[in-house]
Amino acid sequence: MSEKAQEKNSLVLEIRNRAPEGSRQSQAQDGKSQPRLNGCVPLSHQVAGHKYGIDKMGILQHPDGTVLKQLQPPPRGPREMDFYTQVFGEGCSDPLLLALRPHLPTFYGTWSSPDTPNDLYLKLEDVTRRFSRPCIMDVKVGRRSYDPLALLEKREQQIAKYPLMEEIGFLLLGMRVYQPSHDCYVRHDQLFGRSLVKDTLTGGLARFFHDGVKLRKQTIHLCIRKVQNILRWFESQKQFHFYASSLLFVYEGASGVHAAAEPNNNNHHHHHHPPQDFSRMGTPTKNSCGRGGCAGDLPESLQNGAQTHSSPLNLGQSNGNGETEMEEEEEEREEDSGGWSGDEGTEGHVEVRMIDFAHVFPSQSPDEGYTHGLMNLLSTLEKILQD
Ligand SMILES: Nc1ncnc2c1ncn2[C@@H]1O[C@H](COP(=O)(O)OP(=O)(O)OP(=O)(O)O)[C@@H](O)[C@H]1O
Ligand SMILES: O=P(O)(O)O[C@@H]1[C@H](O)[C@H](O)[C@@H](OP(=O)(O)O)[C@H](OP(=O)(O)O)[C@H]1O
Repeated sequence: MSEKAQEKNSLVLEIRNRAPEGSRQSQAQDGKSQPRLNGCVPLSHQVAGHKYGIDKMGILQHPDGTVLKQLQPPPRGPREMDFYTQVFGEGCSDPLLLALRPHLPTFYGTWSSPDTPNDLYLKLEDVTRRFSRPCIMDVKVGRRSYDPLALLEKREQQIAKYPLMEEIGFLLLGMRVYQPSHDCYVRHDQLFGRSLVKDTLTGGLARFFHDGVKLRKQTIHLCIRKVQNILRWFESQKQFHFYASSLLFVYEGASGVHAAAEPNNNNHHHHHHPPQDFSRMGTPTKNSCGRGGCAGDLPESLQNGAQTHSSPLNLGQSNGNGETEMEEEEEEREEDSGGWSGDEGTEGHVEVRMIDFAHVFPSQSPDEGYTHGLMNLLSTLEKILQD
């Protein structure tokens, strides 16, 4: 593995508690970045993609609860911005684009820090924001993860990363899954996704829906429904081709009361301890979870594709906030719950949104590559339910 890839996969990004709007937490989180980035901090719950502080660019979270995606160098950044602008432009009346809106994070225009006005960011809805313990998965969709203008070297680089992409039509880039029984997150990174072959794909994807004790079947049903809606949009259009674009899956990992009482909180101090966030690389021990046994709990059926690549991460150490402050935040969150019940059976339990539009191209034919990926993703989800 290259040094760059190793660095990306080592999860050195410090995970922090998320900041409710206007809270003191956001200011306390990152004293260094605050003057330059106006209180914005690296996105704590990012599961894939360029990461702030590791790559040259990355994604931030704004204290107002939106996420800021740094504009990539041309042509990617401007292409992504143009696409969001087309879809969310005030004057947009194209029924196809209007029908696409619900499947994307809402776009709020561009943002820049007063200190560096030329560094542009896309200001986007944080799809995970309303969840208390968001389980998040990024899946790259399409048979090709390079666009028609890509040079040979780029094509070869992308194909080499996952030669099965052409056949499977999707690639799991990363996930984090909350396990209530241990109050911890399990993470898998892109090397886990790349290790999945046809026989292990279903088991690999199933990990996203496993709570440590059982499979969250209702959540899978809801995800299937949302992916079907996106597929319907693709079947209705010939205007665009999407390359290297992703679906972001999010569902509530907490159950009942906790989900309702603690929205917008990734690393919340449940009983004054944040959920532990660790992953399955190496030999996770009881200590890595803090409550014992989290790592070894998966049933054998989900040990498929068990060549895992992740690293332990202890949220408790990275937080640095005092207990009193946490209690205050807890109250703020309770006020902010908006009545969301967190019931696994309800529609609002799940989000599936399209993200990453750096390689969207105009076209005059159906997007066969993306559609193939969606259909295979749907059959893999169905298969999880059957197995
Ligand atoms: N609107 C959003 N809400 C919540 N999280 C998001 C949002 N957009 C992106 N993310 C997080 O950031 C990650 C990377 O996003 P994205 O794919 O847009 O970045 P990228 O740097 O272009 O990725 P790549 O390196 O694959 O091109 C996602 O996996 C997700 O965890
Ligand atoms: O997952 P990895 O190993 O980090 O690889 C990156 C990933 O495939 C990105 O999707 C890609 O950006 P695009 O989707 O925009 O092509 C990036 O290309 P880059 O190296 O040219 O930035 C790759 O490095």
